[in-house]
Amino acid sequence: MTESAPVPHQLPARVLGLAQLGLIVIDADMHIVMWNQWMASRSGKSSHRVLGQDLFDLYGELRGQRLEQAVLSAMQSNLPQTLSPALNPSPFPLYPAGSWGGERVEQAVSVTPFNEGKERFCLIEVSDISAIVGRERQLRSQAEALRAQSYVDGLTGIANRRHFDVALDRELRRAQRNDGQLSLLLMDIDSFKAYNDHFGHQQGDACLTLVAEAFASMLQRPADLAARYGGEEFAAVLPDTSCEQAAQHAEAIRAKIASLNITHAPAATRPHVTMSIGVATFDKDQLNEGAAMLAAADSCLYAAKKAGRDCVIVYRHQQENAA
Ligand SMILES: Nc1nc2c(ncn2[C@@H]2O[C@H](COP(=O)(O)OP(=O)(O)OP(=O)(O)O)[C@@H](O)[C@H]2O)c(=O)[nH]1
Repeated sequence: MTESAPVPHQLPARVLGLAQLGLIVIDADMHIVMWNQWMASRSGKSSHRVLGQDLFDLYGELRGQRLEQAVLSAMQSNLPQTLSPALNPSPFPLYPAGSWGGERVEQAVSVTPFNEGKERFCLIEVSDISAIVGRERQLRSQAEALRAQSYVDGLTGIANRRHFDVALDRELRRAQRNDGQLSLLLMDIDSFKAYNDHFGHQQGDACLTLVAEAFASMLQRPADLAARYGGEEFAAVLPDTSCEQAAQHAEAIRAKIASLNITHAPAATRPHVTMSIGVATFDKDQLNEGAAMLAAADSCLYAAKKAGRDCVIVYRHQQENAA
């Protein structure tokens, strides 16, 4: 075996000075016995100023906080502890080296108890995770921006409102050009507030997903579009579909949702989850714009709610209404 070269006695101190994380050692009385250069340059407190001081006198704001609890618990149990960066993002008032101000460094802190002879100590390691947290935030906001630009509803996986608006506009222009037929459905789950109140928001989301899947499965033609219009409202664009055909389709969708037999809240109007649906059809004289068609479908949806829910109401044009 080759003999290793002797380690210079100043090597540990040199390494502590170079370490790219904060290293604090406290004794069983919470007095600081080691404070490395990384801590000094980010706290503005040199080691000779802090050595011998009680850590929680030096930083009174840490008293009673998670860090003190972690130190006490590590000392008692002899087990290492880590602080959740999400709950304790910046426990120590540390700032980027040389800046003395601005935003606190975001920290990951771990606490490791150890014995040296008969003495109990605790090593506190502090890492600067500001760059990682910043990157995570940036990625999250980019993901949100992408979602906003996307055409898919994040919860249910069917088309979102944006996709619906584009499809309605495109199909309206096609219907105008070709003097074609176009219908739209606007639908709303009945008494959904009661569902959420009774079963909780998470189960409410699961219910929305089930309803969306069943609804989307009812639209078979490639040009049909099933969308989540918002909250607990859904919508469909049905090209080449007359008023009567759309009414039939809406009735089939209503029956399909009822047949899912999803238990509803006791306060709801039905024992199982149901939908009310409003139907409007393109008409080149009266309903020839998206906003007008949507308003017509919405007024029918409102009428369906007033009529007791779990039903379909079709928009009739003025001359028919007057008749
Ligand atoms: N779980 C869940 N609930 C939602 C979502 N979006 C909207 N809601 C809830 O849907 C409920 C809609 O309630 P209201 O507009 O009062 O209508 P309703 O209780 O369905 O009553 P009617 O429409 O008159 O039958 C509200 O409680 C919303 O919080 C969602 O994404 N998830």
